[in-house]
Amino acid sequence: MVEIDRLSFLYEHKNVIDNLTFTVLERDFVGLIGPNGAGKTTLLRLLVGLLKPTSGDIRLFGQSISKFQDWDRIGYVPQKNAFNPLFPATVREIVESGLYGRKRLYRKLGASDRRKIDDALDVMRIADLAGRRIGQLSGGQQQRAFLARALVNSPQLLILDEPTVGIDAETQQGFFQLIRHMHEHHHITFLMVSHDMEMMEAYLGSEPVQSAGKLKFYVKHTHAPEDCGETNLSHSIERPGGMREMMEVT
Ligand SMILES: Nc1ncnc2c1ncn2[C@@H]1O[C@H](COP(=O)(O)OP(=O)(O)OP(=O)(O)O)[C@@H](O)[C@H]1O
Repeated sequence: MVEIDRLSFLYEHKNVIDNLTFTVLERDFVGLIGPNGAGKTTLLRLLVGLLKPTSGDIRLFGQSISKFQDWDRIGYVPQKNAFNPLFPATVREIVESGLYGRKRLYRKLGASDRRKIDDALDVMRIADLAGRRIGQLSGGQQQRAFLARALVNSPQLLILDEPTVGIDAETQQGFFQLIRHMHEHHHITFLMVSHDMEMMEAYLGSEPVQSAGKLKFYVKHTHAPEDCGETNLSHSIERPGGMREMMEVT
């Protein structure tokens, strides 16, 4: 799903990513850990095309990132401090903006688009907050809104940058349960940066599968059952009971 091949990245003259090779398989859960300044956010920004490699290549779904267009297959939730809480958008508008894609700034929404937005709001249990300004919500509610935005296109790969920073322990636990459920039952592939070693170890084991500089990669591989035809969230949502199943864990 993601092949990182001898990737290097320099900010001005500072080498942040140095000759990194790493592969994410379909339905893996990859946890990325490292101290402040290790290059975690930089790596995620390279993977979603917001930064360009200095050298090396990234292949997404088998295609070089320089040609890759199919961004709907990837959901990205940036770090919380990447967002200005004074931005005057409602939760619904935030989720809706996930549908626009990279080229079209605005397009008229059809009934199926509205349904996708409603589904994503329901799955994250924030339908009642749809009309509220994002800046007026708690940290946990804001995270749910941004996760709903990332889910609105039923991505196959979710990339999350420290999704639980600033959230209380109980909400954090609920959030992990939810993404774990999405990984195990809805077959979404995850790449997540976190400082929460406890959660990482509980789900991904105590040994990193790879270290690169100060970055450590923890991985849980999942093997699809042979009869498994579903690979994304929309299939699960459309299936009767799928939504309820999703909500039971929140
Ligand atoms: N826009 C930028 N211009 C120059 N240097 C930058 C820029 N953004 C980040 N850096 C530097 O690149 C290095 C890696 O930063 P990055 O944000 O990727 O680290 P991180 O591992 O995500 O850290 P944290 O855990 O604090 O979020 C740091 O030394 C940082 O100062």
